[in-house]
Amino acid sequence: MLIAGTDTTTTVSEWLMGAVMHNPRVMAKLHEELDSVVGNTRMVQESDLQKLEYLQIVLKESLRRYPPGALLMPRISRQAATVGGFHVPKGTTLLVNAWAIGMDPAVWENPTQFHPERFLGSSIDVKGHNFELLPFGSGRRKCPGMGMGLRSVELLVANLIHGFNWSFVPGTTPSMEDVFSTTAQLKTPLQAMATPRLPKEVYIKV
Ligand code: HEM
Repeated sequence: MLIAGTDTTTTVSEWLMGAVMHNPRVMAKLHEELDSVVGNTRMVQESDLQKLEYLQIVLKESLRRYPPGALLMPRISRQAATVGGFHVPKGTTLLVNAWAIGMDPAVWENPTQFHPERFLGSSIDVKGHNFELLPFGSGRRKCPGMGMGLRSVELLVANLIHGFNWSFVPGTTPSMEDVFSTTAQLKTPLQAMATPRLPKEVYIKV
């Protein structure tokens, strides 16, 4: 439970920050939204999150492009079935590759591109009802910590982005290449420098 809840939340936050730092246009739009919804006199509170609509689609795009649980938990077929032309005998162990579904060009236009606006006007969410996007799995064994995970990541990254301008550490080679461990991790951990962007009283209050 501890690993499922902490490793995933920090990993999603690291992937999202890396993706946004590689996309200054997206970072600028997030700053614009945070300045308008939260203003520059305080940090972000949980009650602000539902108003941060651009942040919500940035998180969806990050979970599509960089799901930490690339492979869902194994399932066993309770009866024989034919799926996509393949015969699956009863009792087969099945692994669903959520990463590959999120990167399928038959489902997603330009899947390698990080483009949050693809979710504008789309009803696809991450809750396991839309099989195009399964970062929390689906069905009875889907992630029971989804609500907490989403809120934790949103609050953390909203405050990091609202409170600071971010740049890569000079001399490092930032990359979004992944490596698979218990979760899909950045091969080179993100190294970033933060510069305050709000009046200093805001940080003293925290
Ligand atoms: C953004 C953060 C998170 C992501 C992306 C995530 C993702 C996942 C995924 C993909 C699964 C497998 C679901 C399936 O096979 O259908 C899972 C299972 C699980 N997650 Fe999460 N998770 C997150 C946060 C959390 C948190 C905060 C908790 C607990 C506080 C948690 C607890 C669990 C547990 C206990 C399972 C196993 C459920 C079972 O086998 O029945 N997760 N998670």
